[in-house]
Amino acid sequence: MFVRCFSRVRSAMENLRPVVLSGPSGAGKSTLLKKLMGEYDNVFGFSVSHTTRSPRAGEVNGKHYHFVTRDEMQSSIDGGDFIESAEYSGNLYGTSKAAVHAVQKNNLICILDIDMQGVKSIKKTDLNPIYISIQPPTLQTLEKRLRDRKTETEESLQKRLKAAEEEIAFSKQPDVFDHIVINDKLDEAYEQLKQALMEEINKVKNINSSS
Ligand SMILES: Nc1ncnc2c1ncn2[C@@H]1O[C@H](COP(=O)(O)OP(=O)(O)OP(=O)(O)O)[C@@H](O)[C@H]1O
Ligand SMILES: Nc1nc2c(ncn2[C@@H]2O[C@H](COP(=O)(O)O)[C@@H](O)[C@H]2O)c(=O)[nH]1
Repeated sequence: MFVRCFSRVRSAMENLRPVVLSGPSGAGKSTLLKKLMGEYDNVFGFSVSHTTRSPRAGEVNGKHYHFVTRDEMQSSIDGGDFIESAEYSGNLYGTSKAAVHAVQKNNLICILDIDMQGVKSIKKTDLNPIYISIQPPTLQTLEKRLRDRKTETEESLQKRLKAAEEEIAFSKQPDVFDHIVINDKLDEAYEQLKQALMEEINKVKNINSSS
């Protein structure tokens, strides 16, 4: 009995699929993620990326990102420490092997918030995540959200809007994403996101109730 139960829990842990959240800057990935992690304590773990961009007000090193210099990041990439990395809007971003491992070793669903270049790279690995695209209702709404967020200069905002057009086109390619969530009304988008993740959430609940 104990052996059967233990092996069921172990296989559920091994089958926990990571989640890739992608979509244009300003679409609402972080907002939805914060809601999700607030509701589901000890179910999800955030893969803390590295970046060479400067921290925004309120961002904490090691929690939101590992903020590093380009030299530091490039030498880690060259040393093989990253699963994927990309140049985005003039800065380097990347997912380290350690960031994903840190989440998975605690039997949590690992969430990666990455751009479309990252999605393309992850597709070449054996990570086998659920791919979810968060999209704005329109490009105009996206621009308003980014302007209202007040994190960008005019130059970086224009770079992000240009990248957004590519991200939107990418999300429409067949078989790239398992789920596409249009983040118009936040509560409705959040319900759709939860629905997309319910199978994995239930796996963690089963693990926790059996252990
Ligand atoms: N459904 C929504 N309705 C109105 N405003 C929203 C909605 N979702 C998010 N926002 C706001 O839009 C802005 C951008 O959201 P957020 O920072 O979560 O985007 P993001 O996709 O994580 O962007 P980035 O990729 O740049 O980190 C924030 O100021 C947030 O409060
Ligand atoms: N390929 C990767 N993209 C990443 C990673 N971490 C974040 N991102 C994406 O960068 C943009 C901009 O993020 P911001 O925090 O500066 O607004 C956004 O699309 C993120 O999804 C990563 O590790 N790899």
